[in-house]
Amino acid sequence: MGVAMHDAPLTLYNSLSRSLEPFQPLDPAKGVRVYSCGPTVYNYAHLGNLRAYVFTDTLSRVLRWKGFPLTHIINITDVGHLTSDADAGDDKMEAAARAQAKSIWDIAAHYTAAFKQNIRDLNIAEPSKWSVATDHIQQMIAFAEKIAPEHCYELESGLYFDVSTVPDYGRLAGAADDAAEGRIDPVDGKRHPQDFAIWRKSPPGEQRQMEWDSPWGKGAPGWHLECSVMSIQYLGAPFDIHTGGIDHREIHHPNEIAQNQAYCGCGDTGAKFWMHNNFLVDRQGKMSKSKGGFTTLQSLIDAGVHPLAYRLLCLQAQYRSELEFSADNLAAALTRLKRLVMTVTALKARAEGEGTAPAAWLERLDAAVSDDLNTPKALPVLDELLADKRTAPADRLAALAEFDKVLGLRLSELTREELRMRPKDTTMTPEAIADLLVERKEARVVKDFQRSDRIRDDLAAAGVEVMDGDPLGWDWKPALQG
Ligand SMILES: Nc1ncnc2c1ncn2[C@@H]1O[C@H](COP(=O)(O)OP(=O)(O)OP(=O)(O)O)[C@@H](O)[C@H]1O
Ligand SMILES: [Zn+2]
Repeated sequence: MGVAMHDAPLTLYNSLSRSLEPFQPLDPAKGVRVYSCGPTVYNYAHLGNLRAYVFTDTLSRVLRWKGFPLTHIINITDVGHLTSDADAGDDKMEAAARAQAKSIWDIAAHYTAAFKQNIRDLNIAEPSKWSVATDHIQQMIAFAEKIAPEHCYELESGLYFDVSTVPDYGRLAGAADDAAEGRIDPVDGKRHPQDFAIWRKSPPGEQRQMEWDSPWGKGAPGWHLECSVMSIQYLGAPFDIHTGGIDHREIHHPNEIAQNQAYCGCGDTGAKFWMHNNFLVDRQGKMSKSKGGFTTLQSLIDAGVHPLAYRLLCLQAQYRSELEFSADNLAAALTRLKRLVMTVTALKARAEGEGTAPAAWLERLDAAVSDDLNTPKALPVLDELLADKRTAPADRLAALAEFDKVLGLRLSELTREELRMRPKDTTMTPEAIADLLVERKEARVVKDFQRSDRIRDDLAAAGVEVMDGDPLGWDWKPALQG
């Protein structure tokens, strides 16, 4: 299928201009070059973190589907991210290693593997490269050495970037962000509150698990430095798109931009587009690792919820709007996913031969996602397509395969059986659940409601919620705690 079919003009929101802009690759010969800030691997990713990667995956899928060759880098931050996004506190990795009495390398390996499992479960396409921060220390030192003479000064605690040496510092954050100002921590001797460490020296007499020799003494790179170095190393400067969560718009990305300007010796920010996903929030506000009590993807899977139900939940919101996470919203997304899978299963039974995706449906999909990745607009188009009696079932399935490429929901392959996941801590086998449901039906036929209620309660105690009269014909679902 040619590129020509998906040629609606692509418009993306650029946080730099705070407006929608037409997207064109900077250098078509190089394809589209995208860098996404990756996870700090000191703990499991929570659902909010994963929303950031469903967003970047949607971006990658749309770009590829529209015919752009793509180079996508996601980093793994295994050093340098302090408990505050600015300069105060402990290294998150060092703190986790101490708390768990493990080496940092073990902590990083464990949580990196868990993160990559999340990525597979959410059907997020692998990036061209996972770039691991600690594999790039020498490049970080070289970068810092290049910018230090004109842009940095040394204090006892490290090498600091002087933000007054670059034009227009903080333009990305927007001047009026008092909340971000409040989060910048005072460090003795800093020339400006926004100055930040690009190299942190190990305190005298203290040995850190992760430290390297440098012209400024033993120490570790700053978190902001890592992303500037790895993005430019793999993508060149300027590259096309830099992504991250909206929290990064305030400190991390303005600091990356300052370093990039210093490195290139120009006003250029390093990337043409800076894109940010909004937060996943729950009743306590932004879901956050540091706050504790967050929800992991694995805990949904353990409760019997298929991970693609979470992907669907994400796609129901445009990436720039805040998304509320609750047991009800998740349950509704799971029901919607089941409904879609049952519709597709029924279509497959009626489809004859190979179909052809009708151009009109692909144009509507293209129009929705080319409008700043408007997935909530694409989902109803999908519903309409599946229900469209004027299109032959095989043709509807062919168009569905294209929706799958873009939305990543695997609807062409998912089966009802795959969606029937048992809660992990239930001791019941699927056969035992099925037997009890039959027994309960029999009890109801003979109006033995005491027995039927007891069976329902036994199942509930095992995390299985009985569904009477479900319009989709589903007889049970995982009982979600809200
Ligand atoms: N609640 C959230 N909703 C959406 N994106 C988020 C949320 N919390 C963090 N992110 C994004 O997740 C990505 C990975 O972040 P990272 O692993 O560094 O998180 P963190 O800062 O250690 O975690 P936290 O902010 O939860 O303490 C970043 O792009 C970040 O902006
Ligand atoms: Zn980053």
